[in-house]
Amino acid sequence: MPDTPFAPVILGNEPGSFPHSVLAERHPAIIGQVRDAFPYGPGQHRALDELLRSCTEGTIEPLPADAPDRDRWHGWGLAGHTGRPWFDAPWLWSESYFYRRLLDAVGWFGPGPWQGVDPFRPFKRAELDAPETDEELAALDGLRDLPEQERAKALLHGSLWGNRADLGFRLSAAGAEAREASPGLVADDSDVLWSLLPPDETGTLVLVADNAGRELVPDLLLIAHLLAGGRTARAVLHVKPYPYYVSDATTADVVDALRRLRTAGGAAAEHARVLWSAMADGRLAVRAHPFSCAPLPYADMPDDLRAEFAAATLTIVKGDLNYRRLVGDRRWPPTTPFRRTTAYFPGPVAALRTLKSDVITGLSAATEAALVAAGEQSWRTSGTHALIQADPSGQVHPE
Ligand SMILES: O=P(O)(O)OC[C@H]1O[C@](O)(CO)[C@@H](O)[C@@H]1O
Repeated sequence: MPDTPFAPVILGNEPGSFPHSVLAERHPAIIGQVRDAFPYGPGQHRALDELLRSCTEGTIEPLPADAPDRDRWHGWGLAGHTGRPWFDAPWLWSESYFYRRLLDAVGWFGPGPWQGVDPFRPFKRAELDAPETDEELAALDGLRDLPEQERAKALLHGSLWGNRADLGFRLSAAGAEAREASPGLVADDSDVLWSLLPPDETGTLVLVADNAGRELVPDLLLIAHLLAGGRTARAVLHVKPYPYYVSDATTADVVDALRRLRTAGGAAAEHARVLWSAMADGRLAVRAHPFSCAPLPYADMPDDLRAEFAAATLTIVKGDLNYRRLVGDRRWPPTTPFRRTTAYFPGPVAALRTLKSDVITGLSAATEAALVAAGEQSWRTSGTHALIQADPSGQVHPE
């Protein structure tokens, strides 16, 4: 983002700040939860102890010599951060590396019997199986008789507010789920978004997913609606190649969600049928690109991913972390135009996000003033507010 070098990158080293609390409190809590959830052996317990020590009072250490992705992480800056306290690296970098190391500790990368066992799966499954999910799926039947535009809006908002269902976030934001969502959006470019999805049965939608369970389910419902109504001919769902940020969706979570929809009956099962057959004939594809777990902003994306986004009619980027990566994890003045921060993006892009970290762009001065007056700074991180932002051009914008 060469034209805006003044917005500083967010670090985790300011005691009392939100990023600091994530590194100092949430990460240790996650280690505790994972440890409790599985009958791990002594080697895994030792490795978890070591990670706990390292991430709270130690420094960033290199990956094991036989790590399959060692070169990739070097390309993502590991050598430059090795030996530094976790708190002094860019927050985005430290968080991502924490999850990478957690997977090492539990044996995800193998070889061995724990290879590929998702340490977050029990939490994700519990959410998918929760009665709230039944209620949300049953409510779908009530949308059947609505005019298309209203149904589309309801499904878009379902996908947007589904982003509140984020397990890592709830760990340190006690009562987050119970807290009232603020009905007004802090930014709403939904007209632009819909204009990029005309019902002409052409085009490719890329949806960069965020969380599994109660976020992925409404994401899939939205995709089903867009495919069935001809607002897109094809869809590509980007998920994570490995478990990440507790509840981020992997391919296994897509399968779980689709099976959940299929067995729910009613309108949910109808949507499942649309998705199932779209997967079978290639109109819906799932991708798990390594860069989806990179500790870097999308401005640094590799050429193959850039080409994929460039070819899409629209890329919808879900959630808080993807937003941070889309606009850059920086202390932007909140009125910085969204489109200025996404000027590098190779195609039309939209963000659907509930606000769960300090980064924000694209607010009007009046909106920012009202938020500050009403809620001090908690509106930024409490998940009560949401936004729909869109940049239709996919080209560099003149200032
Ligand atoms: O699931 P989401 O919406 O990406 O939110 C996860 C957010 O939680 C955090 O881990 C802490 O807020 C952020 O790093 C991240 O932006």
